[in-house]
Amino acid sequence: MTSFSVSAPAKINLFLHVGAKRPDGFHALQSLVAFTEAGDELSFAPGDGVSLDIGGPFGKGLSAGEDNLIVRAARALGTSQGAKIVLTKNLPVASGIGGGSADCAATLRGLSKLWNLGKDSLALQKVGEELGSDVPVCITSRPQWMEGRGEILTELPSLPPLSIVLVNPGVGVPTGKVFGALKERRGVELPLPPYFTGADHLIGYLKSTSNDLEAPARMIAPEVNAVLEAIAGEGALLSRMSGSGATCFGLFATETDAKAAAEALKAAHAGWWVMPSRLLSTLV
Ligand SMILES: C[C@](O)(CO)[C@H](O)COP(=O)(O)OP(=O)(O)OC[C@H]1O[C@@H](n2ccc(N)nc2=O)[C@H](O)[C@@H]1O
Ligand SMILES: Nc1ncnc2c1ncn2[C@@H]1O[C@H](COP(=O)(O)OP(=O)(O)OP(=O)(O)O)[C@@H](O)[C@H]1O
Repeated sequence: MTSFSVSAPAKINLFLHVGAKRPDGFHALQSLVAFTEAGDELSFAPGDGVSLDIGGPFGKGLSAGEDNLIVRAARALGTSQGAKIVLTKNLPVASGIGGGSADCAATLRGLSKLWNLGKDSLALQKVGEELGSDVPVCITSRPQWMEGRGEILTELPSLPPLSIVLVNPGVGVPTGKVFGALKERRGVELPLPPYFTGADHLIGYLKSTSNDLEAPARMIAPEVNAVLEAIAGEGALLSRMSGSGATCFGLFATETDAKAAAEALKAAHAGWWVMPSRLLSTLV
């Protein structure tokens, strides 16, 4: 087999409610998770041993050693076969949009194909569970209802088409620290979301929810306040933080609106990472 590419789309928690801390130290969650066209890219080719090369705008400083989630994913598959893996790191690291988890999931998909392991999504999600709470949801990169610590997944019908702008102020926030600073939480009592008949329906639903990690992340990284204010100021239908931050997002009805907002945000905040994109509603 020659080389092939696999996308690792950014994960967006459209909302994120947190419940009690479980005996294993993880919190119970409820989240509506979607993915964007924007993401990292990985390529896979046959090789001797497992090797990883990293490039791309956020590749600098990211270790390509045994602690990289890509190498950990390769080891977790438990075979002695080799692979030459190249990562183009387009997403900021430790930023709430699951970049590491998306890379990890894309590696499980890519190596399952390269090595002919014949593992379906469910089997890969099971392997991914051990590697991080966000890895299972990133296996299919389709809209999902996420519960448990992230391992209980219900696939949802396509979401209405929406454009999105991702904004990161350049501060990394460790996920564990944000959970540790959590004071108020909405709990995990919501029923499965309804079928969304259009963008207005989805936005209305999202407005009745929240990201419980936003308050603690604002304390740890006050830059999040400025980012959310700036996105709202560009007329987003909804502005919110994703995951444990610090990346925030704005939802827009059209690609033109999202691109215009992104240009304005870039012009006003030279140090911020600003990425216009679209929500994915089908398998990548
Ligand atoms: C916040 C989310 O991004 C929402 O999608 C995820 O729950 C985080 O997933 P992740 O980055 O894969 O996080 P993990 O590497 O599994 O966990 C990092 C740390 O976050 C805390 N953590 C994570 C997930 C969870 N359900 N409860 C937690 O309390 C734990 O302290 C854990 O040690
Ligand atoms: N391939 C990788 N890409 C990004 N981070 C990686 C990778 N491998 C290991 N890591 C480590 O994993 C940690 C979390 O990275 P990640 O980008 O998944 O966080 P996140 O976006 O905050 O995730 P979440 O939305 O799940 O909270 C970082 O501290 C980083 O050093």
